Amino acid sequence: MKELVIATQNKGKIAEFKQILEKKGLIVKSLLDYPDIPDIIEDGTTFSENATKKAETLAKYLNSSVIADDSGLVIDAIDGRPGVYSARYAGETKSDSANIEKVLRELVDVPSEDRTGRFVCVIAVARPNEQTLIFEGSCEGTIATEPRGSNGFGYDPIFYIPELEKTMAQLTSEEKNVRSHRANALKNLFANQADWS
Ligand SMILES: O=P(O)(O)OP(=O)(O)OP(=O)(O)OC[C@H]1O[C@@H](n2cnc3c(O)ncnc32)[C@H](O)[C@@H]1O
Ligand SMILES: [Mg+2]
Repeated sequence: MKELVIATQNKGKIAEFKQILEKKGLIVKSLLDYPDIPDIIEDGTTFSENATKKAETLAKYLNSSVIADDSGLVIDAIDGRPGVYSARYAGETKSDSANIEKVLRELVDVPSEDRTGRFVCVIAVARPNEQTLIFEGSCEGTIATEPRGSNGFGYDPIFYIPELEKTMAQLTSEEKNVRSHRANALKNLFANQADWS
């Protein structure tokens, strides 16, 4: 079976990649399988820059093909924040609950019709001696006024999907993984790069 290495330490992302990719007969590995690799500093100003850096760093180290996901929540009413800074929005500790509280505080006076936003995922495919490829996916929603649901990770409890009348954290993993920004980026990857390795 083919192995696919993802340059991420995020357990929520890893579970989602596994659920989507194992159905295609791929074995999914991640940075958790390579604990000796030093932290990859995400100092880019775009999802694409950070995804490229994560994928290329690990691809060089392993001398094989690697993909990386850089993603985040883009909220219109606050100029696209937290955006590329989503993981550490409320500080270096990377706390999901502190990040959510900060976003809700910033949106406290924003009326429901202006609370639009989207999750964005950029996947970089890095291969030794070849140009890195970039695939993007997004998922539209609105920002709830309080957290609801306990599935998923990150900002899922405040990301409301009007058509389903549920937050992303109230969806099952199957429901999330057919509509999420990550699922959509992977659809683009497989549409363009069926034999990705
Ligand atoms: O860099 P890696 O190791 O992949 O893990 P990370 O958590 O630092 O990942 P990012 O740098 O891409 O930051 C993405 C952040 O955006 C948020 N996020 C991304 N995808 C999400 C999702 O599907 N649901 C909820 N929040 C998400 C969440 O806060 C993530 O920590
Ligand atoms: Mg990160």
